[in-house]
Amino acid sequence: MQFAPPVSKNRIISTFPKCYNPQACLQMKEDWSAKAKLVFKDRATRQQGLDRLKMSKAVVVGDLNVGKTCLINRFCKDAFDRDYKATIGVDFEIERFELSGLPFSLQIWDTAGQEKFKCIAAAYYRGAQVIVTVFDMTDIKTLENTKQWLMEALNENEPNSCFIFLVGTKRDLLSPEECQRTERDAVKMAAEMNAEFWSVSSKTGENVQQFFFRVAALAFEDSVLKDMELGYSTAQIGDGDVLKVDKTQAAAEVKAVRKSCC
Ligand SMILES: Nc1nc2c(ncn2[C@@H]2O[C@H](COP(=O)(O)OP(=O)(O)OP(=O)(O)O)[C@@H](O)[C@H]2O)c(=O)[nH]1
Repeated sequence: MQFAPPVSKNRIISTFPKCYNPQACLQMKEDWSAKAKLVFKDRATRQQGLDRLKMSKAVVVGDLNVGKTCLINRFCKDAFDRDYKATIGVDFEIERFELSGLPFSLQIWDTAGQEKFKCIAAAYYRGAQVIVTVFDMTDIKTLENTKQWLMEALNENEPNSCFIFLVGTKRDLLSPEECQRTERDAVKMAAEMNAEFWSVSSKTGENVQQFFFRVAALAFEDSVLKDMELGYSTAQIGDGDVLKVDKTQAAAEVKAVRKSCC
């Protein structure tokens, strides 16, 4: 029998993570829902398999050069690269969490912002439980383009099935006044997109972990509640297929789609 390695200490989430800005927040509550807490407490249901690995899929979209890869790398590898290397098609990371004592994995899909790679990236939007639309806080055009990115990602998913986030990167490059102004614009955009807004810096790491914890908590709670309604438990990606947590298999699929698209 194979046992999963223990979740690293800095991926343990015991209290419900707060939003960044209450004016652009998906859920204002400060704790897990009462229903979800019931599941966490119910050891009997755990033994019946409700604590089997749950997995959600998050896709990260946005213009080229806005900082999607850096955002993911800061969280997953605690690294930052000053040099720009375009993402070719897609890439992904799997992060394992422990939330209120239960295991949870988040697949984070990094997609290319360059037009020529769009056909590859779009093939991976399906089955997302979370859509993260990213813009560069130093380039307001990229904020306007997030709507288009969101529409394309939503087109591949069931209506109302995704949590939507709007993330402004590179806040380290702005003065406090510029940051405030851009955040005001972003909050308006977030309202139009039904999104939760976050302002981060992958260079300094500011707000990056808090953002991904929030994503993980909302996605996890949503899966638990859906499972409860359906009365079963599986390792599932969004509303999509039942999947094995197999990085090699997923990597092979990425290769195959790249090949067929190119
Ligand atoms: N100062 C600063 N620079 C950043 C930050 N995030 C990203 N960058 C820089 O912005 C450039 C683009 O970052 P990437 O993460 O590669 O951009 P991307 O959105 O993944 O680009 P594509 O793969 O083409 O879609 C790189 O030179 C990064 O070093 C940040 O928070 N602060």
